[in-house]
Amino acid sequence: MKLKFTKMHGAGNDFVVIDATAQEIAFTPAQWQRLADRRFGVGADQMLVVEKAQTPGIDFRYRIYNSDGGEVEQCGNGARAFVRYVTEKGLTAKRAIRVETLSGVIEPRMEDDGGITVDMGAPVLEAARVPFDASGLQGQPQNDDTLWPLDVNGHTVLVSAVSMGNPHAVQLVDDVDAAPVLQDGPAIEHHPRFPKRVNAGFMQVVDRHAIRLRVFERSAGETLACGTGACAAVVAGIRRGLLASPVRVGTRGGELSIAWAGGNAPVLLTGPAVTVFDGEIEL
Ligand SMILES: N[C@@H](CCC[C@H](N)C(=O)O)C(=O)O
Repeated sequence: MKLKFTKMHGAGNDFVVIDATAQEIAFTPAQWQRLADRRFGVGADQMLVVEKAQTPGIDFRYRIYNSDGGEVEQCGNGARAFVRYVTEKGLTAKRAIRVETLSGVIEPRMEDDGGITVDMGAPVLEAARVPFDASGLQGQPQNDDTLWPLDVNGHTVLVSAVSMGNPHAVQLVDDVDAAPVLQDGPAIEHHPRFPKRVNAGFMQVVDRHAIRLRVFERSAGETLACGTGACAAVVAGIRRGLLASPVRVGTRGGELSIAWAGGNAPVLLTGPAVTVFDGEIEL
């Protein structure tokens, strides 16, 4: 079959976006992998599928596939690309839409200045089940019961376990450029502590309103930016008393902005969403 698609990105986290509002899309993992392949396909970190909503009061359903072909719960940068897509393709005239995802409803809106903000819902912080002694871990604040010690490649790292619908393990580093993202990222992703695997975030605090972040994404490897990873990192930093909302998040692909009032307040993610080209591929 010939498949029409749109290539998009949000701060360099790139997507193949497909309109399934008028046709059913049911690809095998191998077909998703082919689409995502940067040599034999279009190339993408994630594939995003726009579907009609299943629930009254909701505008669309949004499905997300990682580059390995597995469906996942949430994607923050993808949510902004989603809004730009449905707006540019004339699928809605609304500026604020309600979108159902595998992990619940999110509410993205197009701002007057062309930026897109997504209400990602409240974070879920997972408390460590086993008390631990962090006294040997220099410079690590201990006022957060969501910190987990993990043995990774022969050393211990402390991660905050934060769900933004999808799972994240965020650690503090002194310098993101020197952080062992490619060495420790896969080991954290597959750590037995996380049965559904996890996105591994490496956060450098610049000041109370700015961080630098790299994320080794579950099933996609290191991406140039991760929207839910940015939300999780800022939530973890605020919880640990290191950050105050709003926070600018510098990634290798661009800048995101995160606001969170704490507790059960929703996390607001703002950033760019860019259409690169429209295309067609034989699958
Ligand atoms: N890039 C995304 C997250 C995509 C899903 C993630 N790899 C997972 O498996 O949970 C974002 O911008 O949030």
